[in-house]
This record gives sequence, structure tokens and C-alpha cells, in this order.
Amino acid sequence: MHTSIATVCLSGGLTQKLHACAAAGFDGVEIMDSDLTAAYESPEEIRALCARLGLRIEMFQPMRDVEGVDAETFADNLRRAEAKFEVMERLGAELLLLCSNVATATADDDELVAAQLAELADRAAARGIRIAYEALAWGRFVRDYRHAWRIVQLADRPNLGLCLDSFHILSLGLDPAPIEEIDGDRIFFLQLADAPEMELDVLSWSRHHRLFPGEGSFELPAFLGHVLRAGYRGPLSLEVFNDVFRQTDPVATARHAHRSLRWLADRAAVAGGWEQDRLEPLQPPRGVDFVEIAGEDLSDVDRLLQQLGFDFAGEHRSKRVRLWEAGEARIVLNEQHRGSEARLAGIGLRVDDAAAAVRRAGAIGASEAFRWTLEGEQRLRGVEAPDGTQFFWDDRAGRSWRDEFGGGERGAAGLRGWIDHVNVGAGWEHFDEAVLFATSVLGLTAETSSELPGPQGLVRSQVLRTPDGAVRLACNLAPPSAPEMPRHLAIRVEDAAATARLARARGLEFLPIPSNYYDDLEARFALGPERIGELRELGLLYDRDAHGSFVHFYTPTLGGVFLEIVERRGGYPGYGAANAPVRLAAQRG
Ligand SMILES: O=C(O)c1ccc(O)c(O)c1
Ligand SMILES: [Mg+2]
Repeated sequence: MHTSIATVCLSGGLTQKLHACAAAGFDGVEIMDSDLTAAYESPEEIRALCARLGLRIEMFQPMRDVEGVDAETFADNLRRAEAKFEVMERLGAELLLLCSNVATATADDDELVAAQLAELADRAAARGIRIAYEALAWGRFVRDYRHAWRIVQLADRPNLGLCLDSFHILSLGLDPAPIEEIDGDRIFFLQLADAPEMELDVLSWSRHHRLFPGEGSFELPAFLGHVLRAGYRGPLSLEVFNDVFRQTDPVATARHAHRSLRWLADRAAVAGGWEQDRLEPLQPPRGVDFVEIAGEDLSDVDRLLQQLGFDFAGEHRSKRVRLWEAGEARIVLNEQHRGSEARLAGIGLRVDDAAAAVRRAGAIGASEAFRWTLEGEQRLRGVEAPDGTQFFWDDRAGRSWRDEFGGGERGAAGLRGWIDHVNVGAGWEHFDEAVLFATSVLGLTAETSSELPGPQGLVRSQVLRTPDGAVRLACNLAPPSAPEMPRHLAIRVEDAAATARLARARGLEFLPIPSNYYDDLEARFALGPERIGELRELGLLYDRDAHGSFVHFYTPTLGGVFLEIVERRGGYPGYGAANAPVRLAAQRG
């Protein structure tokens, strides 16, 4: 696989972008003329920089709105083209991207369009330049790649072919299967972009909301399969117009972009049954082994866990680390982090083959997590998520690392629990990347995202989980005004009311819930005075759907973390989303 990326995906000046592309491991770039025009470096200097960085200039987009116009306009377009061919020669670029005319075309006449493209191609041929014609979804007359292919066939020039762009094809709902009927040698270039489902005009959708493969709702592995089966062997090039990626660190974005291509090539290889570009198989985790909270002084978290009914399971024999347990729920408190307040720092996952998970993560470009490990201790290996949360894999069911803890008493307090879900949060600049990380590295499945009303506006929320629900992460998009939203850990218990009563008796204060909430609850579910009275007295939240019911409560926030206790009855699949506004408002105080 040859990888390429359009410079329009990244922020910064052209030379900065090129350095970022090279550092991320791309083999080539597509350059948009606006990037070159705004650069102080000459085309020769850009060419030399690319050569030094080991980047091929795969394609250059120097002009638009060329074909389907009257004779006078076309004559001027040819003059423009000659000037741009010269720039391409200086740049060392031999493939020119020509988008279908969106503005100046006056004739819906394939013969005329083909004749004009043929003339342009002949002039380009004299300079050794090839032209890739791309149907834009909002083209004046040419919007469908099959239409563009008919025109290219009519023009019949060896140096005129197609540029296929997944966005223009899939956004219009066009069937990608007939791509296989196109002669693969005439597909000169392939641009790849994903996108979320949206009700929006296609131009705005394309210019602002494209995503890297694996982050939206397009079936890109299947799409790529069609293109490869047509015989295309050119580079896979990302062309992602997105306001977030245009504002964030280009080095980080380029790495993120490269990871998305590795993911896509692997998925296409698996679906298509070919060996090339395969990664180690994805391993959906079997469960959560532990959750780690880190900070300088976690004594208030100790108190909280004791009040909730967790057992103190011991201190680590050589590190300032403590273990608390409630049945299958294991919480590690790590005080090796000077100067930081409590935060949710890591998650241990159980998999069948931890070494294979680490290899796959490395191949896809995830950063390995660093962890102090002393002689004789189990080495936990894992990776860092885009927001810095560490994920560790263990295939020994947690027994060996737990043996490193001593001096506690397991089973004393008697609370039985499981880690139900972990809210990992993500800043606005990491959200889409966090989704790709969870699917491509952790082997989780993304559910459709939803929006929860909060006191500072809607909070975008994305659940990532295993199909069996053994591992569930909730990723909430923090608003720019509150980038450090607290994260939380939800413990599932058999009886949330009993847990709440005991915790209250041990002095735990809950997040206060407004009385209006219980009036509303009674109106919605007619639970009866006794049940409502109990919920109100204990400060519990409630939800119900066709599958079952959900009772939960929240602890106060300690530093940057809080806990939630949940009880699921029947097959209730959700997270009490209806109660999120109450919780978010209560936490705001
Ligand atoms: O939005 C655009 O103008 C634009 C330009 C070049 C492309 O390849 C494309 O897909 C869109
Ligand atoms: Mg394109």
C-alpha cells in the first residue's frame, strides 16, 4: 500500500504540513494550489523539500471550472492551463486533478465536454502530464463517477483518466459496485474520506465534516474492495476537509490520518480475503480487568471506596499503589503521580493474547504506554489513547499482578460488583480520533452517537463497546469552555438502593438531586408513592425502557473523577441518558 494525504487535511503552512506528513510515514502528498500560492518557497524549493523528506508529489490541483464552457471561456482556460503546467513541471508533479465544473459550465453536452477535455489532455501530454477527472457531488452537470467515466471514454486520450473520491460517490448514495467495471489503469487516483450521516447540503457536508476512514458511517472497506478489484494499484490518498483537523497540531493529525489508512487497508484485506496489508486480528476484549485512578494524594478516594463498600485488597509491595475490590470490580489507586489531582488514568482489559494486541497496536501507530515495572513484577503492556488515558492488556486474568498486593482483606465488606462502564471523555480536538482508536486498536464497536443536553449546551456522547457488553466505554465530547470535564467509572451492583443505604450510613454524601426530578419521574413512569419515596430519600435516579429498568446514583467529584453505582434490571441496555441533564446540572452546582 502506498499512502498519501492531501495537504488540505492539515493546519499550518505548506512546509510545516510536508514535514508532518513525512513524520507520520506517508509516502506521498496531493497539493492544492492554494497551499502553494500562499507559500514563500518556490515550486523548486517545495520539490526539493519533498525529495529530501521522501515524499512523492502524487497529484497537484491547480485549477477548476475548465470544461463544458463556451469557446471563448475555453480559450482562456487553456491559457491558464499552460501556465499551471509550467508550475507542475517546476514542482515535479505529473498528475493534475481536474474537478468537474461547478460554476461556469453552460452546456450539459458530453460530446462538448469530452472534446474540451481531449484538447486539454493533448496539451498536457506534450509536457508529460496526465489528468485525473473527478466528478464532484455538486458539479454543475457531472456529479456521478459513471458519467465522468463515459466522458473520459468519449475523449479517449491515454493521459486522461479518473480520480475517484469516496465522499462524492457515497454521499450521493451512488452504488460503488460498478467501479469494478472501470478499467483499473484508467483510475488514475483514489481519494478516501469518511463522513458522519447528516442532513445537510452536500457541499457544506464535504467542506466541513469529512472524517478519516473508520470515523464516520461510510462503508469504506467495501468501497476500497471495489476499487482494488477494478485493478487500481495507485496510492490510497486521504482527502479530508474538516474544521477540527484544520485547527489542530498537524503532526498529531497526520499520525492519526496514517493510522486510519492502516485500519482501512486491513479491513479491506480481511473483507476481500487477501493477505497484503493485514494486521494481527482484532481482539475484542473479554472484560475489564481493572481501572486505575492516579494522583498525588488519593486518601479521599480511599474513603469514598470504603464508604461504598469496597474491600481494601492491599498495598503494592514496592510502589505507592493500593488495590480496592468489590467482586469483579478492581480499582487501583496509584499515588506515583506528584502534583496531580485524582484522575482516571488507565484501564486494564482482558484479552486472549496480550502480545498480539500490543503488536497490532504498534503496527497501526499507537503509542506504547510507559509504566514503571520493577524486577519480578508482571509487566503490563499497553497503549495510550489520544487523550492520554492508558489501556493495558492482560491475558492472565489479573491473577499475577494482584499477587503483588498484600496486607488487605478481600471479601470483608461484601459488596459484589462489576465495572459496568467507564466514561473516558475527549476534548473537542480528539473526539473522532478517540473513536477510531477504540475501534481500530481496542477492538470495540461504535454505537450511533447521541447528544445529551447539559448546562453548557449539547454534549455529544458516543458509546464504544463489545457486542456482549462486557466492556463499555462512554466518550463524551467536552465543550471548549470545560475541557477538563470530570470522568467517571460506573460500578454495577445487584441492589443499588441497598448499596446507597449502606454508603449513607457510612457517611457518604451523594450528588444532591432536585425534588422536581422526582415529580417528573412520577409523571413519566407512575412508580407509586412508595417507590418514588425511596428513590427520593436515597437520591437515586431511575430510567426504564421496553427492555428493563435502571437505578443509579453518583458520588461527589474528587479532583477529576467521580463514581456511579448502577443497577440494571432485565435487559436495560442504556446509561440513563434521560437523567444526564440532571446530573450535569447538579455537578455544576
Ligand atoms: O471541495 C472542493 O472544492 C474539492 C476540491 C477537490 C476535491 O478533490 C474535492 O473532493 C473537493
Ligand atoms: Mg476529492
